[in-house]
Amino acid sequence: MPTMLTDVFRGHPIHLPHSHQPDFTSLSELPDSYTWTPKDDPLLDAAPSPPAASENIPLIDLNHPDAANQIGSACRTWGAFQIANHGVPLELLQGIEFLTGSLFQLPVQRKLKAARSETGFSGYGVARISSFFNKQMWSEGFTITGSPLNDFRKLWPQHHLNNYCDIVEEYEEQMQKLASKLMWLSLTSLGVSEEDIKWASANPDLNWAQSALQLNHYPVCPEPDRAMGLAAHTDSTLLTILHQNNTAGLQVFRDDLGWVTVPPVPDSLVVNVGDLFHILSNGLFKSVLHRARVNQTRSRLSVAFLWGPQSDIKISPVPKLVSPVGSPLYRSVTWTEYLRTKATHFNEALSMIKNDIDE
Ligand SMILES: C=C1C[C@]23C[C@@]1(O)CC[C@H]2[C@@]12CCC[C@@](C)(C(=O)O1)[C@H]2[C@@H]3C(=O)O
Ligand SMILES: O=C(O)CCC(=O)C(=O)O
Ligand SMILES: [Fe+2]
Repeated sequence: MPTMLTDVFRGHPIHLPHSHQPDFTSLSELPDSYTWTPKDDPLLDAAPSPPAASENIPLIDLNHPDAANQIGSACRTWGAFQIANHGVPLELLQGIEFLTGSLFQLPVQRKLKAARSETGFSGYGVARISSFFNKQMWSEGFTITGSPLNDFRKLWPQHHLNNYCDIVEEYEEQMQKLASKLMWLSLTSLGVSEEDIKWASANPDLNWAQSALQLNHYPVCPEPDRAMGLAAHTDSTLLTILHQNNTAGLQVFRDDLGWVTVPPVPDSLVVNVGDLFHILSNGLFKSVLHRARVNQTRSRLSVAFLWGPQSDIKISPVPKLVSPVGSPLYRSVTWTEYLRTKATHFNEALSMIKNDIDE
């Protein structure tokens, strides 16, 4: 029986030094514990010198005949892109955004009834990566995997539950289909076909995959330039599909450009390459370092669909992408093993499974 995402942190507790959610609305000044300096995050103000020309991640129309190559190119240069004409109904995007807004508007005491435990996977809490930083992040989150019914019962009265659970279920279904389509479009651009990765069949039931939804809220912040919404990280996934509301905040990092803001484009979705896709592509696709900044006048919501393989599946570089005389850049790893490595080594996790290769 493969480990489900719900079991990943069982026996691997994540101790969060500051797991008490503040009532953000009551703070008119940024407390010291929320004030970030380059000592707290060396990449905080990273900018190239001389300053780079302004560039942005590509916006790709999925109906474009050349979409596969455009996606492949974006995965190689940015590790991120936005998509239009993705086929996800607009009402569903509005529905999940409404649900997310309603959840975070609840009083703190109510949200804490559904708090994520140290060994748990789902529920309400501070960002999981908080334990790696001395300062607190200006955000709150809610993780969902499988049916959210048990957690939602702790938040809302019975009459909301069916509707909210239906939205989550429908959203996950649509995202799953879209993620598989995007993965195959990008792999096609590398000349990789279903013959090369037998476990990742594109058949509609996608029973080799699993996922989680991460709902994020970044409240209005009195001093946004000194605060951090979600610190720089890569996702451990194959792919992450992100819906953001109409407030900017997401930034992606490029060595030659520094931090680049991803502007919200109405009705489009952001796609990030995660660490497992980086491994599968033998490092050709870059898992993108990204973070979320906050805003002085507008609160921000985002919904991340984190997508990866079932836990009995070992991910390793596709042999076709390894040079005939070279060795794979990475050892094989399951998503569970990788999440646990990430939970202890954070942004070093990818380099920990790198093969020693004499160059
Ligand atoms: C499946 C997962 C990926 C994730 C950890 C999690 O168990 C659920 C939340 C995900 C998230 C979202 C915010 C950033 C991140 C690094 C984190 O701490 O929690 C990612 C994790 C990840 O991709 O490694
Ligand atoms: O809110 C955002 O834009 C980023 C969220 C994110 O990176 C995540 O949930 O993994
Ligand atoms: Fe992320």
